[in-house]
Parts: sequence; structure tokens; C-alpha cells
Amino acid sequence: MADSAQAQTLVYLVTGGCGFLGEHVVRMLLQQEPRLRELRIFDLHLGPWLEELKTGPVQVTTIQGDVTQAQEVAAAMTGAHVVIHTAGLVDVFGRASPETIHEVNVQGTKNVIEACVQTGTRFLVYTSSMEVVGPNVKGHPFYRGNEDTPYEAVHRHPYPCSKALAEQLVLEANGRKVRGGLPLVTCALRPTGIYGEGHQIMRDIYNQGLRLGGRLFRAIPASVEHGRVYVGNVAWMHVLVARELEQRAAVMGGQVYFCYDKSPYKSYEDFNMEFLGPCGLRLVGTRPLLPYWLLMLLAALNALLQWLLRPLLLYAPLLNPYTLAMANTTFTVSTNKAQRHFGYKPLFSWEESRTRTIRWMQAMDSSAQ
Ligand SMILES: NC(=O)C1=CN([C@@H]2O[C@H](COP(=O)(O)OP(=O)(O)OC[C@H]3O[C@@H](n4cnc5c(N)ncnc54)[C@H](O)[C@@H]3O)[C@@H](O)[C@H]2O)C=CC1
Ligand SMILES: C[C@@H](CO)CCC[C@@H](C)[C@H]1CC[C@H]2[C@@H]3[C@H](O)CC4=CC(=O)CC[C@]4(C)[C@H]3CC[C@]12C
Repeated sequence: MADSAQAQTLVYLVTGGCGFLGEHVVRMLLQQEPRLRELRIFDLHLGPWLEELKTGPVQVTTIQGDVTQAQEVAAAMTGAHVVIHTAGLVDVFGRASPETIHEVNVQGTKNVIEACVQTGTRFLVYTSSMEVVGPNVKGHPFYRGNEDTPYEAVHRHPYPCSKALAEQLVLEANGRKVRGGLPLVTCALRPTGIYGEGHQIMRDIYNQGLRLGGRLFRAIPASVEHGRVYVGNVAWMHVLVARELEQRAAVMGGQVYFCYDKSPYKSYEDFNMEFLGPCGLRLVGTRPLLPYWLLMLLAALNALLQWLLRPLLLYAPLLNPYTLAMANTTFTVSTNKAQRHFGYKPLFSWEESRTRTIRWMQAMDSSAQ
């Protein structure tokens, strides 16, 4: 909890504070930000776990609200010093319409920026995504690249398009005058694929493995590297950026940072096995069991079924042409920009991140029995 020796003066607002990443950011702020006086948690859906936070020394205010509603955002932000904007619609499975994704991710971000200007909130940290860069529609590999690595970032899918547009808005807003005349300082963090406690896709893959008798079948060559980062380290990076933005505005304002840690470079499936293996699942095959053209056909079939069934029900399996391309294209990051600009070092080692994730999966498993 916050060190009471330091003055508790700051008001933070976390949008999407009840999501997978948002909850970790909220808990990390309460543990690691001694200057926090009030923490506002803004989300479309508030979780029951928030109640336990209200007994600590920091005032925790929960706000059920929608980022697409400009007046709700502005009302929540009045008097806040820092906003960490993690709220977003994360959908690569065709559950939401492209219009809804745009509305939440782009219009929602515009509303946050305008609310900063209107209310005088000076520091904005935006959760962007590796997807703003790639993999692109051509499936070009991005092998251990950094923030300056040239890459043809061309997207068609609504999710990366929306994240790219929103990130651009955030970066362009850096330096705008907010109420009171001081400049807005903004910054965007680009996590690669986040894993850790609360990761819904990991849960889904685990359940899929159970349904298949404790087995998963390799679909992606082991040589395709997919960047992953532990949720606790992503949260830590958000807390550090928020803390350092004021002092290092000239260096950090308008910048983007990949979120990285010491998680190993592996294929999406091999990486998941680091957690699913200790939970009793087995990955069958050292090479993909089906040829790629057949997987593409199955993915296309899933897309067609989704479209045909849409009037009756929502069919949104994990495999579709976009997720297949994502999993099958090398995209990994190797950078030290965050360390150079604001002294970031991962708070959790790979071993700790792995252990925490396994413990969470095992607890989830035993509570389901
Ligand atoms: N999960 C991942 O691997 C990655 C996620 N990101 C980004 O991180 C952020 C958080 O993602 P996750 O925690 O994974 O997703 P999540 O779906 O668990 O959390 C998003 C939160 O935003 C809230 N939200 C959605 N629409 C809202 C609205 N209209 N108004 C207010 N709140 C709303 C949701 O209720 C949810 O609590 C997102 O911006 C996402 O684009 C970036 C890179 C990787
Ligand atoms: C082809 C299947 C065979 O096992 C595996 C399908 C896996 C996919 C569901 C995932 C592969 C890559 C993931 C994405 C990636 O980690 C980057 C992301 C960044 C974000 O900002 C949001 C989440 C995601 C799009 C993530 C979603 C799930 C995958 C597509």
C-alpha cells in the first residue's frame, strides 16, 4: 500500500479499470504509487472485487460509465491529474461490428482527449497495441524489432485500424493546451500479446484442450515467434510512465513504447504450453498436423459460417483468417527505449510471471471442479 511518508495529493483515473489489464493497473497503482490520493475506476461494467479496495488509505471511487459518452467521460475526469486510458473493445473474432469497435476505440479515445482539454487533466497514458504496427496484411515478419524499425504498417481489420487511429490521435494531442493553459503530455504504450492472471483467451484455449481430452494439436510451426509480455509488467510500465510524464515531458511526450520483459521468444502455441503443460495439457506434434492451406480453408469456412449464422446466433471461434495470420506471422520486439527514457525494468522476472500465471490457472481449474 501507499507509503504514508509521502504527500498523497494526486488523483488518477483508469478507464477500463475492470478489464484484464485494467485490474492489474489499478492494483499496481495502489501498491506502487505513494502520491495517490484518489483512484477513480471508470468502466462499462464494474466488478465486485472493487469493494475490497475501498478499505485502504487511498480513496477508491468507482464510476460505471461509457467512454463513447463524452459528458460521462468529462464528468469522471474533472479534477483528475492523470488518466490511464486502457478501455477498449478487444475483438478479433467478429463478435462486435466494425462500427462499434471504431466507436469505442476511436471515438472513446477522442472523448478522453477532449475531456483532458476541457477539465485540465495534463497527463494521458494510452494503452495502444503492437497491432498498430503489425503483423500487416502482407504477413511480413517483424523480427525482434524496436520502435524505430521500418515496417509497412498496413491493416484492414477493424481492431488494428481502430487502435492505430486512436494512437495517432493521442500522439497528436501532445502539447495541446488544456484548461488553465498548460500543455497536455501524452504517451502511448504498445503491449505485445499480454498473458497472466485473468487472461480470457488462455482460459478458452485451456477449456478447448480439456474438451479434446487434454490435448491440443499444433497448428503453427514452432519457428514462428510471437511476442508476449506479462500483464504485471505491462501494468508496471503504465504506472511508471504516469509517474514520470511530468518530470520527463520533453523526452516522453508524444512518444510510443513497446511493452516488453524477459518472456522468451516462442511460437504462440509453445508459449501457451509453458502454462498449459503444468496444468496437464499436451501439445501434439512437433510440426503442424494440418497443412497451412487446409487451416486457411478451415479459417475461411469459419468466417463464412459466422456470416451465414449471424441472423440466428453469434458464431465466433478462435480460428478465423485474421487470427490465423496473427499466429502464423513472426512478430517480436527487442528494445530498451522504455529503460532509456524512464528507467523501466520489468518488475516480474520470467520465472515469477510464469509461476503466477500457472498458479492462477491451477486455482481456476480447482475452483471449477
Ligand atoms: N489483451 C491483449 O493481449 C492486449 C490488449 N491491448 C489493449 O489493452 C487494453 C485492455 O485490454 P484487455 O484488458 O485485454 O481487454 P478487456 O476487454 O479485458 O478490458 C477492456 C475493458 O474496457 C472496458 N470497456 C469496453 N468498452 C467500454 C466503454 N465503451 N466504456 C468504458 N469501458 C469500456 C471493458 O468493460 C473492459 O473492462 C485495450 O485497449 C487493448 O486494446 C493491447 C495489446 C495486447
Ligand atoms: C490458429 C490457432 C491455432 O492454435 C491459434 C489462434 C490464436 C489467436 C486467437 C491469437 C494469436 C495471436 C493473438 C493476438 C496477439 O497476441 C496480439 C493481440 C494484441 C491485441 O492488442 C489484442 C489481442 C491480440 C489481437 C491477440 C488476440 C488473440 C490472437 C489472435
